[in-house]
Amino acid sequence: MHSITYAAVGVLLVGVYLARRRRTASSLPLPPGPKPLPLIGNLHQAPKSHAWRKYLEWSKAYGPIVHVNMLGQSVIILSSSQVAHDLLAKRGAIFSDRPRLFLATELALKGFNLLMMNYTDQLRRHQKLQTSVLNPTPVSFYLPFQLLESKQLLLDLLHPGGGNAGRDVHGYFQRTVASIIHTLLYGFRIHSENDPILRTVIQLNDEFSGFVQVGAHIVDTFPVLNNLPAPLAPWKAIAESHYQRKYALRMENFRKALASPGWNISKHLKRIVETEKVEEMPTDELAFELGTMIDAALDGTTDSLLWFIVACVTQKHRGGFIDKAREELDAVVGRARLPTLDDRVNLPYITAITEEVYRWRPIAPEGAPHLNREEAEYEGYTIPARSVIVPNIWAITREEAVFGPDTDEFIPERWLEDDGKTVKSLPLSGFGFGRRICPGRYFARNTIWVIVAQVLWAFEVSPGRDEVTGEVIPVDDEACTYGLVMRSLPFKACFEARGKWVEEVLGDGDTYGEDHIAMLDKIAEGLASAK
Ligand code: HEM
Repeated sequence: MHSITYAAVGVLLVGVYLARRRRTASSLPLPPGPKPLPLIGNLHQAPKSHAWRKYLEWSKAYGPIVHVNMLGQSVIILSSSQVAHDLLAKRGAIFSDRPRLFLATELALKGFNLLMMNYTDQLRRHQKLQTSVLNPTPVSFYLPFQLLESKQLLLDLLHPGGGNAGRDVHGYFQRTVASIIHTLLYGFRIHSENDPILRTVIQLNDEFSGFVQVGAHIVDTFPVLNNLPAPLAPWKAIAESHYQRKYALRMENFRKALASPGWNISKHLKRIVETEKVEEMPTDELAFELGTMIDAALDGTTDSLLWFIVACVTQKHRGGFIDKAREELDAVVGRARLPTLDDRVNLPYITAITEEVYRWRPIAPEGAPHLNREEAEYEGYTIPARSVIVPNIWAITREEAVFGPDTDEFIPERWLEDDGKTVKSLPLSGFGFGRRICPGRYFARNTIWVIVAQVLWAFEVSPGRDEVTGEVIPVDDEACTYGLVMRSLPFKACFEARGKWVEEVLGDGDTYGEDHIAMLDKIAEGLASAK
């Protein structure tokens, strides 16, 4: 590099450092952490990928609250449920903003920054809309769609195309979840895993998941770079293209939903905005509200289900959890009908399996970052104002003091009391914390419970086989993507009906002849009667 360039970089580093350097009123020390270097702090130690693994190491070395300095920017990593609860929930008034991640916040979401928005009146308006359709009562009316699409999933798995060596499983589960949410939110079902709307959502989600990574993008570290002209700032074009495609998809789906016959969540929320006059909400902002729900619901729910299948094909020899689940299902449900949500109280082992999925493979292992708007003191340490707060869910779900030994193993029993019937109320973290806790958690839990129970009721699940040699293709239970969301890498699995009764109960054909519009109108009736 030319000496002038070195000098320019040096000046830039000093400038950024001075602008961000810690200014606290407190005389208390910062939380412990790896030793920083002058100016750059811990930048050189920032993990490039799968950061949650490094954060777990740091928590073992320095404790449940770790401070790292990224060029003067404080990052606080929380690695126990107690600490996360104390700060993010109990002190939610201070700890509920989001950091300004340029690529995601400023460029890819522009004014419609719902997931990454600070905790403002505008966000509270959106939360009000979300809870009006995602709280336990409205969610209880959505069950017919979870059952319908779960049945379609079982039919698809029963008659897979392309022989019996197994197929990549991602598409089956993506279609299922996508169809549930697109029907409820927009009034149309998704018939195929190759549906162009579904493929676009998945592509946009994958891009966005990569944008929301603390420390991964140079423009987040040096926001000043955003002033560079477009050819020198390639992320601008990437984010602009992301935004344009997202905008077009969301507006088109919203338009379709309003034009579609029957009730749907788009119409429901539009009516609330118009009649309750909470405050003006432009149409595109409302369309982005619906799109945010679609994105969050698709990734979180599908990826949890995929990890459940990974557990089925990799862990069953260790804990024998599938056999135990079957015993419970056969005793309570029998073989003449599918399990449904009404069976939940009598099927604690199935609930323990779903809890263990959220713990074993939390789909957002680094959580979604929070930010504290004011300086705070905690356990003898100071947390500087505007620190980036990373809830290290990966470490939190591995706390042996809370979950018992062998936390890397899939052991549903850890969720049951000694009587084997009562589900323990252990601290939950997979859905986030405090005022930013996932508003879709009741809906997601119902969807996942129904599908897990029905898949276990219907199938022997085993790893896929090589089509030529017939040899089993082992599945790596740690192979995953890196981003906001941790998704299993593609893998093959075989689903064989457990017996003749499965086909008898499921019947022939498919479910696409069902009158889903009449079913949606029933939801409207249910909601009206629940008022
Ligand atoms: C198993 C499935 C799911 C998991 C594990 C999950 C997890 C999460 C997590 C960890 C957060 C961040 C919380 C925080 O900042 O502390 C979040 C936020 C969010 N989730 Fe979920 N989620 C799931 C399903 C859903 C569903 C089904 C919906 C909607 C229908 C949804 C809508 C949202 C929204 C809108 C936010 C943003 C909340 C905010 O920033 O204030 N999620 N979710």
